[in-house]
Amino acid sequence: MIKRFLSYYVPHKKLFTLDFSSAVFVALLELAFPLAVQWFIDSLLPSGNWSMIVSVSAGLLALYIMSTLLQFVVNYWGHMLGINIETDMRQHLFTHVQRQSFRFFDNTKTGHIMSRVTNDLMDIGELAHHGPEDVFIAFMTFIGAFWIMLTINVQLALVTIIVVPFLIWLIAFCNIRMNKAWKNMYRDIAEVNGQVEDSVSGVRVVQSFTNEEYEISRFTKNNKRFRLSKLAAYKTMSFSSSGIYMMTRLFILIVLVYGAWLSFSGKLSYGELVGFVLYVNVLFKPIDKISALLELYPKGMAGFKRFTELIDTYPEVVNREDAVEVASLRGDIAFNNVEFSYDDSKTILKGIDLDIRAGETVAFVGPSGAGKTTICSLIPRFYDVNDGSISIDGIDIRDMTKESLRSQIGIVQQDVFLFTGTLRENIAYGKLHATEEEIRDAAKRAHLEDFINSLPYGYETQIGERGLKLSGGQKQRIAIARMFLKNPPILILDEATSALDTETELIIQNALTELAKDRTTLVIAHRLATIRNADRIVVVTEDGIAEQGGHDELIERGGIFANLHSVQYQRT
Ligand SMILES: Nc1ncnc2c1ncn2[C@@H]1O[C@H](COP(=O)(O)OP(=O)(O)OP(=O)(O)O)[C@@H](O)[C@H]1O
Repeated sequence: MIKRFLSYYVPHKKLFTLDFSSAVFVALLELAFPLAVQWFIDSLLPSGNWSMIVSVSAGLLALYIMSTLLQFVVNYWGHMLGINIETDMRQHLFTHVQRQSFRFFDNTKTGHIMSRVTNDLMDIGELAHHGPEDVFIAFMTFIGAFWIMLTINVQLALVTIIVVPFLIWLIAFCNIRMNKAWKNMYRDIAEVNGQVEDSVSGVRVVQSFTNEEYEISRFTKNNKRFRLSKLAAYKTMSFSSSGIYMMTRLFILIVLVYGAWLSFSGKLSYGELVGFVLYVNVLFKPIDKISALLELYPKGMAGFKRFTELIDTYPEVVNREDAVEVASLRGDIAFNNVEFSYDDSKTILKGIDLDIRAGETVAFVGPSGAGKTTICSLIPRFYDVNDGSISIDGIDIRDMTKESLRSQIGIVQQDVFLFTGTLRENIAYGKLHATEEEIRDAAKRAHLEDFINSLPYGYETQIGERGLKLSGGQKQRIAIARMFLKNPPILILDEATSALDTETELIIQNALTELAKDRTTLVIAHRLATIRNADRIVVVTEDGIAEQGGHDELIERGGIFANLHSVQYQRT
């Protein structure tokens, strides 16, 4: 884990070297300072040479200024190093999450991903800044100070060192407890994030059910749990820092008393005693540093562990090594004995055989939950089949690169997802570098032009978060405009015409008919009237494909479709 953590330093070698060498220099100056004080008291003061005292003080001042400048470098550049590493990791994580397969998003809470991208990475950044540098400097100053203390007075140095194992034990003990406490705290903040994400994005549903109080009480519970775990973490932290504080001060007192006694018996000069007390401070400073690091280390490492867990989740749908780029497909789709399940609990599709000719419009109908959407999700490889195969133009879709396959398929989802931004940006999502003319043409063909022209800001109108300032019909027309821009040979329309008034439905139906022209089109529809003109209707039930054929042919056959048709007809 540590090796992996350190690998993130590689692109920032120069910055690290600069920061690290400045830190070493600062530490060396710190080690030299008590020696200078000792020499000042023992040699310079008794000489009574005032001009020498002034020149030595001027020299010390120069050293101080240099040390201050270096402190700035250590502080600022050190933080820059941490921030750079944090930024790289965030980029890595976001890129990785974007490439995950659908199953990953089915099973991962958005709030947890948010926590990892924000809170976790901030702690990791701090650790990246302080970690290796502080450990090295701490060891260097500790060994350096102890060695100099031995040269001053062996007995006093040995007495000092006795306390170190106690301190180490205290630190190790606190470290274990803190590790656990931070882990709990992060688990609980991820829950809080998850709930905020859920309740805020679903606030319209919450308010329509007047369930605000319920959401607030759920949040209160999570928030309280987080408060308790954070309090527990800080209690452990406070216990550890006070323990360390108490031990270090107690020891300075012991050194002072023992040093005074050695001084009375003529074994230690005043300068040496002052120097020694100063060295005790220098000796304990690394321990303070390490204890601060121990507060940071478990937090940062717990975050880094969660970071690596995410990074190590490999996308399930990947390109084969010899996968081919398909430049343009005709759109002949074949399902060969396809079997599929989302998880081990239930097989959703079994023995699906289906041939769709290029340019054909095929409508999927059947009871809710039968697997119509699932069949269509398998074509762009949102999920891979468990058994059997799907091919387009005779090529197994697993032998094509995922990107080139998906570039040939356009999907108008049941629930159109729009991004915060302008109408133009949302239409252009179908072709990122589309020209102004292409965008206008797509809007026109999707019957959006009149609506856009009626807006004061036209294409530059902000549509609100997820397009909340638009009606359902307008959103669907944007989705259709995107498809005109993308211009794929294969089209999947997932209940694109549901929940609209008759006039809007007619407009959209016309747009869709134009969109479907010369493309292989798969329509998932519940409202049977809208698929009257499909070339073929495929009836999907839990047992697989129950029947297929033309509209009138199926009605005449008097099977499931005829039944569904008569039920809907009676209803309307
Ligand atoms: N992401 C998923 N993870 C696990 N199970 C799923 C997932 N999506 C769908 N299912 C299950 O798979 C089955 C088929 O769902 P699918 O959405 O394909 O049906 P459908 O025929 O399109 O239904 P509807 O007409 O209601 O949209 C259902 O039992 C559903 O619960």
